[in-house]
Amino acid sequence: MKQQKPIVIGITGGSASGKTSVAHEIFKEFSESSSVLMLQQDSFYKASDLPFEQRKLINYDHPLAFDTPLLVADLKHLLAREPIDKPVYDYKIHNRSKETIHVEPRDVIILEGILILADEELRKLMDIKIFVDTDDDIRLMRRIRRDMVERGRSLDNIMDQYMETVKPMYHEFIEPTKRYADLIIPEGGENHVAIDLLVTKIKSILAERGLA
Ligand SMILES: Nc1ncnc2c1ncn2[C@@H]1O[C@H](COP(=O)(O)OP(=O)(O)O)[C@@H](O)[C@H]1O
Ligand SMILES: Nc1ccn([C@@H]2O[C@H](COP(=O)(O)O)[C@@H](O)[C@H]2O)c(=O)n1
Repeated sequence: MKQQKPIVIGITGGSASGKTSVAHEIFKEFSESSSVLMLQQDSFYKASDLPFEQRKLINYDHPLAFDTPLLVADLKHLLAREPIDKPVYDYKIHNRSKETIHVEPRDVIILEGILILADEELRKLMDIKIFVDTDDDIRLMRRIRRDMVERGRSLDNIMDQYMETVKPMYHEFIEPTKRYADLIIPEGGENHVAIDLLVTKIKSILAERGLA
């Protein structure tokens, strides 16, 4: 018997808005059935041959920084119930690492990233589109803490990058995609009402498709 199409949930929002936290909260609800997989747009940053000092200067908040055709192709494989070898991105070296991760298809695919709603082909593959809406100042504070601890950045570097690319690109490319969202979640992972509503909706789609 032909298997039903998996459900794709797209979660976007500015950097450090809480996209990953929302994705994890949803994931936790389905952890026992192992029917959910998470895919990060960041895994699909383009690989680069430039030296490190030049890679540091790339605008990572522009749509062209991503290998979107590869992301679309991989998502289509997962929707066709075929496995993929997902690229791995290393923020510390500003490049793709040599490893890949083998990912088996699942019933629910949570795709999260800053620019996933900026691409029409990607949008068309999504069943539910979410925008996590968190104020710029809160996102900047979260990003400073996270990038210093987890991504090997200095305070000066984080602030320069924020003013030069992160903030202007957010307003030019990311914030305008809010209009494509089915649901706007203020503040992200702590919004338990929104997470509960989403989990209920995902379960009802799974039941409709005979995947529950
Ligand atoms: N509600 C919150 N309160 C405090 N810190 C948070 C909250 N949500 C996320 N964070 C922290 O902010 C950083 C970015 O969160 P994350 O969910 O990874 O955002 P994104 O995926 O949008 O970049 C992480 O270090 C996370 O622990
Ligand atoms: N080499 C890189 C690649 C990306 N970034 C930043 O990551 C942000 C997206 O990830 P979030 O988890 O914050 O959504 C994006 O704003 C890029 O600026 C980077 O700093 N270096």
